[in-house]
Amino acid sequence: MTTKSILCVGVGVPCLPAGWELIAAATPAEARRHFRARPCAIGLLLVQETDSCEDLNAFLLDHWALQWIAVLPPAALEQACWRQLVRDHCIDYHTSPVDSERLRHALGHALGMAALRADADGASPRAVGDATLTGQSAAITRLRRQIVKVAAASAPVLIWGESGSGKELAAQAVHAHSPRRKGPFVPINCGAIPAALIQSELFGHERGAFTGAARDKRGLIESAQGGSIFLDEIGDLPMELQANLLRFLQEKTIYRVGGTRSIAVDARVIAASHVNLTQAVQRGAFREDLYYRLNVLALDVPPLRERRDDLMPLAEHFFHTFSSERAPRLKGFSSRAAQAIRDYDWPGNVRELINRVRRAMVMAEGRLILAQDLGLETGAPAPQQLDDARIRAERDAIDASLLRAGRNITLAARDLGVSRMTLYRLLAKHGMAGSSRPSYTDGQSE
Ligand SMILES: Nc1ncnc2c1ncn2[C@@H]1O[C@H](COP(=O)(O)OP(=O)(O)OP(=O)(O)O)[C@@H](O)[C@H]1O
Repeated sequence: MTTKSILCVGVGVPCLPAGWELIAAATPAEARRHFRARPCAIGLLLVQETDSCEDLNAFLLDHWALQWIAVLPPAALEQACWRQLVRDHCIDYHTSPVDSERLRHALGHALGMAALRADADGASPRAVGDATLTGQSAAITRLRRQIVKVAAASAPVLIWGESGSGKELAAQAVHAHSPRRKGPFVPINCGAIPAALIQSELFGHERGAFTGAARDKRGLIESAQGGSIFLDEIGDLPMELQANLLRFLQEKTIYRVGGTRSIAVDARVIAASHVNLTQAVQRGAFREDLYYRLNVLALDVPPLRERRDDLMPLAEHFFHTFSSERAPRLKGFSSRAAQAIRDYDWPGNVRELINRVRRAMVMAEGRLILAQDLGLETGAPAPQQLDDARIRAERDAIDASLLRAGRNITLAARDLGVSRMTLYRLLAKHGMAGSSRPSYTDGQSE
């Protein structure tokens, strides 16, 4: 990632000042995919009057860590929902057509804010120096100890854990405690890069290797030279690339696409999966030899429901992270909200907790966060059980449809009888659509 990359969401990207790398996405769905593959710290939201304020709000709630600047048509600013969206999520806004000089200043300011925030709390997507696993449960204490031991070795690491449980953070912690800490940490979500691009993204290419390859390009593995490469959702790596990765693990060299010379790369591989790779090996979907090469040092990140002692410390931690920037009036959680947090099962793990706390801080009207602000109303026992059952049934149905549809959003939405937008909202609601979830393909735009 260059520091000056910007995610532009919407149509009609204005002319950006020189030096900015543009990551353009016409829709929030496309932006989710781009961000998973290439996180960045600054976002430009290009609002059209016809856009759905609700969809953009759901998207921004999931991408709160970016510094957002909105560009809106003057008429949109007369509508309460757009004004609210700008107040809740943006550090600045402009009316269209954009004054390029003002935009240049705003981008400079956003860059400064992003740097300050990265300094203060390591919140930049690549700031791994103090990757801290918050929590005091026996399980997380054990994991922290294992990380320190594993970090000292140089063999590959395989991290297993449910989605959103903290695998990437554990990988960052391994890197940060290792002798390679001064080198780069390069995270790659194997499921988020389109199949056609993944080989050249990982291994790079030589000029003329294929149409459009105008220059030599280093791949992500090469860019991890001297550091660690984090291969998230390794189970999604196509078979053909599994062979290439195995060769890299064995020989510590790679070939760029279209290249004939081998390039030595000194990078430690940390891989992660939320699916059971031994079953994938049995199904023939994952190479057994690669599995054994990767599974030299294994770490298991426990799901949040198995470390309930961490729930309130984590909720408080995220509350404090967000409150200073956006909700100074809020004082904390009501006791019923705290009870609801302790009682809930957290199928989406820490990512779901972050999303619910973040949402609650936007929704709360008083000085304390209530259970209903978290979407975790407690009431008389019977309705509460019914509500839980409904939430679980909804989540199970979505999971099953996505599985049947091979994670294709359009097919899954059709299967469930809802629109794609509704499905995206449901994924966000259940904490199933975070920044590094396994990729969902969007049949409409791919
Ligand atoms: N113990 C923790 N302390 C503080 N933050 C945490 C902790 N565990 C996870 N998080 C935060 O929760 C979010 C999800 O974690 P992470 O991305 O590491 O999960 P993951 O298991 O890699 O998810 P996925 O399988 O979807 O890729 C991140 O924002 C991460 O910083």
